[in-house]
Amino acid sequence: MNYLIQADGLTKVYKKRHVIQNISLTIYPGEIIGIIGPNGAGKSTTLDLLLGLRRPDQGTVTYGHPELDRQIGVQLQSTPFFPGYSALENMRLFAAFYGVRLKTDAIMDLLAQCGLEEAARTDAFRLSGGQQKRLAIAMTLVHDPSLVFLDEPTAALDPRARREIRELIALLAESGTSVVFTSHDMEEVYKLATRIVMIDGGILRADGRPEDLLKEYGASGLEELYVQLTEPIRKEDWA
Ligand SMILES: Nc1ncnc2c1ncn2[C@@H]1O[C@H](COP(=O)(O)OP(=O)(O)OP(=O)(O)O)[C@@H](O)[C@H]1O
Repeated sequence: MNYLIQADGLTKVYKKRHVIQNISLTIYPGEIIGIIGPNGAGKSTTLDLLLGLRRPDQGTVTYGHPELDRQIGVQLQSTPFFPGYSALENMRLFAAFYGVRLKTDAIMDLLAQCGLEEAARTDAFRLSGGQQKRLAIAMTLVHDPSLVFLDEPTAALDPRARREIRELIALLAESGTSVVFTSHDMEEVYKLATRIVMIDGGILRADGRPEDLLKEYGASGLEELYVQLTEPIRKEDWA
């Protein structure tokens, strides 16, 4: 099957410490990949390497077709809004970064898709936490990407807002956009992901369909699998 991104043997070293060790990972069209693992496991670094934002010390990242780098949308952990501008204006400015000129109607369609039509004229920084996350996701869609990366899209949101983001991600996937997201909420990952990638200590510990992984490790749920496959925090890491 044609892949979108193929990473082979990725290794990243900071100050002699291997924060990513020999990670190989292929992303295919139509997938919703949930990347899980403890704080500091190397999830964000892996995303950055896949996106070409950081260079691996070893290994390669290959894109399935030459234009893919212009067909990726990215929502990193901090929200990249222009202060003093409405949601709609932020969308327009962000689109311009991609060299895309979007008519107001097209922006309103994207905002509506993300449940933000009524917030279009509101200053982005005045939106609620959930609305800001949805706007950050809407901003990844301005150039009609075939793949979006969402780094903790539901972190620090209330249950309803989380559910809305989950529904939005599922809709994106249904409309043909592949999604790679990170989360610390195991129930959420289990509900949403078609494939789970677990990283701990910079090492890929598990990669597969949720139900297959549970069967393989004899775990009753994803939280149990997580505890089985991740190391307890070591005392020397407490400081
Ligand atoms: N620029 C850098 N210089 C030195 N160390 C770094 C750098 N970037 C990341 N690290 C280290 O690499 C490790 C992996 O960090 P990373 O941010 O990828 O983890 P994460 O799994 O995304 O964590 P979280 O769940 O907390 O977001 C951490 O120990 C971090 O301190």
